[in-house]
Amino acid sequence: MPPTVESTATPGPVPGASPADHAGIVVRGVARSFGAVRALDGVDLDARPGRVTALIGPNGSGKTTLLLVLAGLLVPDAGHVRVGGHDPVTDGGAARALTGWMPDAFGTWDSLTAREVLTTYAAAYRLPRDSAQARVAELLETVHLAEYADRPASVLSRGQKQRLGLARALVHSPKVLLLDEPASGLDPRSRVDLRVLLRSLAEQGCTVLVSSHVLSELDELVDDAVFLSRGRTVTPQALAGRAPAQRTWRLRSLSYGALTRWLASTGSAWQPDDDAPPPGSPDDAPGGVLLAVGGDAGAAQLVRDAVGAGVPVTSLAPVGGELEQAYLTLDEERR
Ligand SMILES: Nc1ncnc2c1ncn2[C@@H]1O[C@H](COP(=O)(O)OP(=O)(O)OP(=O)(O)O)[C@@H](O)[C@H]1O
Repeated sequence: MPPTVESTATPGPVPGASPADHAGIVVRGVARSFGAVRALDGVDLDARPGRVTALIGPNGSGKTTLLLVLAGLLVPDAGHVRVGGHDPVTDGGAARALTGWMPDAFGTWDSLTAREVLTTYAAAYRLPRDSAQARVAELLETVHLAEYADRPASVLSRGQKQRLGLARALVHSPKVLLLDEPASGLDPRSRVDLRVLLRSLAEQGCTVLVSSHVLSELDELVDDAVFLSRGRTVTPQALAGRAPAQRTWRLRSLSYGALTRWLASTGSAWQPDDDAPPPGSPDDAPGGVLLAVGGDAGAAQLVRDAVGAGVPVTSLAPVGGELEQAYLTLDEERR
């Protein structure tokens, strides 16, 4: 099912609303500046228990700043924040006790083993010693680091350190999970494992908020998506019910030669697809092109015209998933 989008048109309770709105994450009108830079400039967000919510935005749009505020590591200048019903500023201990936080880069103590790193965090969360050992062993299995349990963290690769960071965030079985670029550095199998794990945590009632630039993967994982642009929550055109004027589609044909000759005759702008046949290939070699099409009606017309002109069309599909297309319609650029 495609993710749904937090719309600024339905911001929910106003700032100052009851902290008991719901047991997930509630953010209303949050602002935070660093000197003259307004990193957060009025963010509204709901991430609900049992759902995986994506936090998406260009570089510098405020994702990490918002996650730091939610983790209780940064005090907002203004706004209303609740994590599991607690204010991370005034009720930080209670909020942190139920929050798991995975930063984008997880620093470890290199002289400790992976098991010792997790045991240290378990002690910090006051897990009883016996259950802590069992929990740590379980998590090392979950993130496929059992083999490295008793080796110093310094030997772990970047992806393995990421997985240790994930285990660290889960050590106290948090009800709310904040993950900043968790897939960064992970190999494809670990990314699949991560997706399965996050989905299963959500099914157990956890609130999962995850920031990532890997939109193709988020498409398959998330239930809801919140877009940030220049520190503000925005609703991208493509997901707000207003079709973007143009989006990129991939048109494939049994004969790349016939396809490109026909496009040239219509004066259309296009570019070769990744696996278009190299120059000098036989005329009937299959291949595809990328081109901008105005909405579904434009796509239907394109297929009619191409087939009518005798082009052996095999497929026409939008490029990228729904989140990627939505992201590309964001007005503001990265900063
Ligand atoms: N400690 C800081 N001091 C000064 N400016 C900061 C600080 N932290 C963040 N900023 C600025 O705030 C803005 C938002 O940064 P933030 O790291 O939250 O963005 P982001 O969306 O996480 O970006 P990226 O996708 O690159 O990780 C940026 O313009 C950044 O330069």
